[in-house]
Amino acid sequence: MDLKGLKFSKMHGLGNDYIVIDESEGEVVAEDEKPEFCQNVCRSGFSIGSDGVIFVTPSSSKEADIRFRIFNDDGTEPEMCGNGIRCFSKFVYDNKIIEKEILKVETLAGLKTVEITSKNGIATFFKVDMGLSTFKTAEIPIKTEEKEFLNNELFVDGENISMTTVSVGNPHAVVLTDSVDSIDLNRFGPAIETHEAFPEKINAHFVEIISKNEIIMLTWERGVGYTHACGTGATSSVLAGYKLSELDNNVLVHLPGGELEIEVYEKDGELGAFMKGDAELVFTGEMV
Ligand SMILES: N[C@H](CCC[C@H](N)C(=O)O)C(=O)O
Repeated sequence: MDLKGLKFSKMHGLGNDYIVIDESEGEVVAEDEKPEFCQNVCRSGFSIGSDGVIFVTPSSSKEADIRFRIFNDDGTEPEMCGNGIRCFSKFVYDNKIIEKEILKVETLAGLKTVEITSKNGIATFFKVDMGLSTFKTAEIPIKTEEKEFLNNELFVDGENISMTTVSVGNPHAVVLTDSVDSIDLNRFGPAIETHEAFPEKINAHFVEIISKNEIIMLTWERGVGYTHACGTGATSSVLAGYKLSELDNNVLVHLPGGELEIEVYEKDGELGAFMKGDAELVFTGEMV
């Protein structure tokens, strides 16, 4: 795979970083080479280094302005990424690919609406409608007789762990804890991520409730491992807490890389959420 001359932008949302490739005017990386390409360029020490890769591509949907694709650093393509869609939206706005303050984005998790706040033509803050979630176990998916998995126990690496599973397009397991400092993330993160109960694996989050409007959380991401932040994970953790009546609908989420604000809403008997936060451009580059 000849990468010479390939242009990219390196961006992050709360330290959850992505390499952004502009394919809005045509394919840059061949479809069948994308997984291996992503594994290669995400390798820190040997290449650019990143949690994943984002591709900006045209949308065939009449409802959408543009299409968002994301790959984890293991080369898998998940349905959605909260920090990533903020980076993506900033890239699309700042580079005048779509000059709109309200962006309609096609994703594998459906159409997402992004409200962009800008200053002097540069996007600085984003309010993303993450859409409706589901707690139905068949839709997570998780192998269980339960219809929903709400603070139910799963036997994980020799211990019974209570967790709540929810999908916001991608799957999440939320474990409430008295103290995130007590969590052995490197043990229970991968043990939950790859547990046989989750046929598509799962993102794992450990959440300490400070108040009904504030939490601290740690994340172990499906297909990546530890990240400084997870936008869909923060959204899922608040939705799980709200579902369990442990949280109100407006919650400040403290992640190792920074803060996100999550606002839960109810629609058609389901729970949805807005995610609010920033995104940064660190550098642009070209492969040699
Ligand atoms: N690793 C996740 C995708 C990235 C999610 C995360 N970076 C975010 O900000 O939502 C998965 O396989 O579902």
